[in-house]
Amino acid sequence: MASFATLDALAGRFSEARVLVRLDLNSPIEDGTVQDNRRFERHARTVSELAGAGHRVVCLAHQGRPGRDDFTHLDQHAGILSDYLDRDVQYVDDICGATAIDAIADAEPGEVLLLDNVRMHDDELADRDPEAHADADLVTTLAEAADAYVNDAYSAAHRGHASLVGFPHVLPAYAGRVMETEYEANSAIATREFDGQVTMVVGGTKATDVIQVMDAIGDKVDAFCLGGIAGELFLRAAGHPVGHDVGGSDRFDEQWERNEETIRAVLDERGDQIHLPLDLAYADEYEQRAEIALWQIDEKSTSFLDVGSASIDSYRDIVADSEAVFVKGALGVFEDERFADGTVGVLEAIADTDCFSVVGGGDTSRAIGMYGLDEADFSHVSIAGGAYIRALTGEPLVAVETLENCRPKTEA
Ligand SMILES: Nc1ncnc2c1ncn2[C@@H]1O[C@H](COP(=O)(O)OP(=O)(O)O)[C@@H](O)[C@H]1O
Ligand SMILES: O=C(OP(=O)(O)O)[C@H](O)COP(=O)(O)O
Repeated sequence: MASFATLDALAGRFSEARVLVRLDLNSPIEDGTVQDNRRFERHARTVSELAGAGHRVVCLAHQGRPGRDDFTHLDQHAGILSDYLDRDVQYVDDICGATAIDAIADAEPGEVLLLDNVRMHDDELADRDPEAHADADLVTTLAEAADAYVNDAYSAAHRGHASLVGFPHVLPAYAGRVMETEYEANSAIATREFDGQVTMVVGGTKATDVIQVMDAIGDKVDAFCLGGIAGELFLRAAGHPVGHDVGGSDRFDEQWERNEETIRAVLDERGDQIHLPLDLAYADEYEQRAEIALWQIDEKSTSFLDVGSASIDSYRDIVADSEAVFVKGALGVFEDERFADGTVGVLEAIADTDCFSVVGGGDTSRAIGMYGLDEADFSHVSIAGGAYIRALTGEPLVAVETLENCRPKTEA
């Protein structure tokens, strides 16, 4: 259990307050258009609860990083957020200047404002510790204009940026509903004791990340079911002629070089816990899905894009016997229907059981909506990437620690 104060405590202390709420609306941008995603819908619940209670809600968020194409203003974000609320979101083209401060002062009960991309202010990304961030202009100016601070940005909580760690030192600070639920579910592998089998489904393209997780939490997990790039790299370590770059791909060799030692050590130490694909799928000469058993592969000349049917059956059985399942990364290129069987098959198996389940990773969790699965059949579908990985390994998140350390005195 986290020891931060939540919106329940805020509700008992404030009415019609000016509440600064840090959201994580960081989203993919395609051709200049912000793509709607789970983050808007989830954060809308926190905003709606606060606005519905009559507070004046001032949202702070970031988009992209300076110097990158996705570093933009938040006017489109305000539009998408208001689609999920039963009220307008007023976009304020300022962060903590006179325009922002006046808008905050003028806000009526129940009104929702979204300030501009907080990373456009130099204080946000300055390399300072939380106490020094609390003294910076960005934080002191906005804190002066507000009564309370809510951090709902769990998916950015591994960042020690001003808007994430400065305010709890100068305002009564609370965790929003997204922060609360993400923290609870994603930390479960590190904090909960499960009676039965704990399984982790590992795949995707970011093999380096997931291999580090496997190395760190091997003691807590009974079975790892592998697919995606990590699956092939483990097969390569086990002596199979897969997991090499072919036909212009650049996903394997570099990650192999970086992780070979860890992969071999994990296989050596935890071979019994690790389930590798028994077969793999690829596009044949007619562009149809075809499968090949591992023992039939004698050279790597094909790009494999999914695990095969025998692997899926075996992973489904493992999931069915599990008390808890954590998913990080897709087992195949599920965006292409021909290669969705592995990812969808395992997700269906999880949905069919009543095990505790967490599905993480922005890309992987998209498969749930794409293939008509019901989010309600999973204990939690995370909207976090980097923060989810850190939570799985039990690594602290600096913004969560700050909320816990700065718990408002009256709620201590
Ligand atoms: N064999 C594979 N070859 C190429 N891409 C793969 C393969 N298996 C899975 N993927 C890709 O992995 C992506 C999801 O993994 P990743 O980006 O690491 O995770 P996250 O869900 O954390 O964003 C999917 O978009 C899927 O297409
Ligand atoms: O989208 C985010 O993280 P994620 O890509 O790990 O899910 C957060 O908004 C953090 O963004 P950052 O990685 O630019 O600090």
